[in-house]
Amino acid sequence: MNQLVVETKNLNFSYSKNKKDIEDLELRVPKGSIYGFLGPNGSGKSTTIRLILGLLKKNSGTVALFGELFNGQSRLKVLNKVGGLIENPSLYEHLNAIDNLKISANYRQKISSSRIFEVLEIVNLTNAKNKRVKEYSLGMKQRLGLAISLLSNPELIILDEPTNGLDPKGIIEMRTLIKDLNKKFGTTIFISSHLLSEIEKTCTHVGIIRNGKMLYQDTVASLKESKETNIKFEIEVDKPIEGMSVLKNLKIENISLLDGFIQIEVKSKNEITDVIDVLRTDRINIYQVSIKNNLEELFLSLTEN
Ligand SMILES: Nc1ncnc2c1ncn2[C@@H]1O[C@H](COP(=O)(O)OP(=O)(O)OP(=O)(O)O)[C@@H](O)[C@H]1O
Repeated sequence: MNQLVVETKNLNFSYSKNKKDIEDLELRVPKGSIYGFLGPNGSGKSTTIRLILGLLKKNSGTVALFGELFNGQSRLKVLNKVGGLIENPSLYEHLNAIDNLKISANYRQKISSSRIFEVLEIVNLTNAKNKRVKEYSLGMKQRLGLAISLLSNPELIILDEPTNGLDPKGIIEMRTLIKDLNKKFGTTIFISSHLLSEIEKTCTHVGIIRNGKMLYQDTVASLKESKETNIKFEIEVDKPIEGMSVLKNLKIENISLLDGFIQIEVKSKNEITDVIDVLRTDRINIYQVSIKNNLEELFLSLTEN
């Protein structure tokens, strides 16, 4: 999984002069992954997707798709390998699924009529293929939108909040479909979402964005591990060596000195107070305490409630 299907470097973008909407974004989507792009509302997910697809012009930085820098020359070639569902699909409501697919197939090159029936099967709409789209549920419309983007057999599919507005049954169907596409056809899938639980259930990789900046990027397995591990923090004091020997009494397992800063790992936030109390009792001055890996607050902003 070392090949990157999407890679951005130092990507910057602003809608207006006085605010950076995307800042130095380094996105890395491995081939064959289901990559969850997670962030609260307004964090910059849709903007990033538009930048990746060349629908917005970046201020600086690079975007590479399938290892090729995305520019005027490579744009069409590269976009042929990408399918997307980035807004509610525009469908002809008075027509059935087959006719909607035929119209979309006509806009593209070399799509066989058998492919229309294949994609209907993939998204589980074969039984509803003759029904008019206006009789479809939102979930069925989303799946038809996905079927349209599958017509050209894309290697990468980009889905912007694909489960938004769906009922629980629709959410499960979309989740299953995404996993199947990835497993059966090896399609790399990039999904944006504001829900951590959704990403944890569906994705192999995750990137967390807030205020246009990437805060965390790794596998979902590592993310789960990070959530459970201890809190790492560092303290700046006036007398670090004395500080270290005083703290030995607290029997903290992970403690070290780095560049004059005391590095500590504890199991709960309360232990930070204990550390401060012990140092102050011994008249050691504390200049700053900074938490290094606390994802807790970040996760809270990404949960349903
Ligand atoms: N067309 C626009 N003009 C000006 N500012 C915009 C525009 N679209 C988005 N923004 C701003 O850019 C920032 C990122 O928005 P964006 O829509 O990319 O976030 P998002 O993570 O996709 O959120 P949501 O899930 O709510 O769509 C926000 O501050 C938003 O207000």
